[in-house]
Amino acid sequence: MRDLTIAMPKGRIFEEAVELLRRSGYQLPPEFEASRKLIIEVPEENLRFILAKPMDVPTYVEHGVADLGIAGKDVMLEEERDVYELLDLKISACYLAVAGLPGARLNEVAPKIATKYPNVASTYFREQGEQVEIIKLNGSIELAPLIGLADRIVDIVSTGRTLKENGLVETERIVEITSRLIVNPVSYRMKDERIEEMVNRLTDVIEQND
Ligand SMILES: Nc1ncnc2c1ncn2[C@@H]1O[C@H](COP(=O)(O)OP(=O)(O)OP(=O)(O)O)[C@@H](O)[C@H]1O
Ligand SMILES: O=P(O)(O)OC[C@H]1O[C@H](OP(=O)(O)OP(=O)(O)O)[C@H](O)[C@@H]1O
Repeated sequence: MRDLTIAMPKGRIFEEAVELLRRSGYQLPPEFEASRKLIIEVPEENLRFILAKPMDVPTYVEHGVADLGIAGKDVMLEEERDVYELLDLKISACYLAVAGLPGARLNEVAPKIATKYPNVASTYFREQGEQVEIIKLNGSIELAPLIGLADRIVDIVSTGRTLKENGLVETERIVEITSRLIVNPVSYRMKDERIEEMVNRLTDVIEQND
């Protein structure tokens, strides 16, 4: 049986993704989560996992060094990589939203928008017919309006706690996010049977969850 290489996102999606794979019948060793290794071989399952930054997962899959990957829809929209989306895994749900300080003036000319998602934000405001200046940040996005770096932000909201505790309010909801199973187009052709099997097994578990 041919090996499959799967690019896994380190961080908050990881545990849910591992649980989903285990429930789909893949025997992943207990040390899987605890390890600091970036390549984990699971020969019993003919699987190899690489552990990447969430934003980089589609890059590994596009270049074919991973056959499959798990990536948030936010990452897919931002990165626009040449990969296929096979399945909505329905894990790590959150959404992208616009937020700002309450009562902030909305009629400013070219307001500044701080975000980790410059492509998603540019597309969104272009579609709204609004001219904005995008400021790319790598984290702590909610800080930007508080300190005067930006007028508004585009960021992930999950519980809403970060916005609330920083006195920010959501003004527009852009898109709902869940994690996706993605595939390299060549792998999809060459390893179709194994990939189809994984998709079927995952689909059964996802449907049970619904
Ligand atoms: N509350 C949340 N905040 C951010 N991302 C979330 C949240 N809930 C689910 N997600 C999903 O998790 C992914 C981000 O995971 P994580 O926060 O571990 O990575 P990261 O933001 O790249 O982390 P890092 O701080 O290491 O840069 C997102 O792409 C999104 O799909
Ligand atoms: O609605 P909530 O449940 O509060 O979650 C949303 C927050 O979580 C994420 O930040 P993260 O913890 O990844 O830190 P970061 O700012 O360093 O990206 C995201 O960027 C928001 O700030």
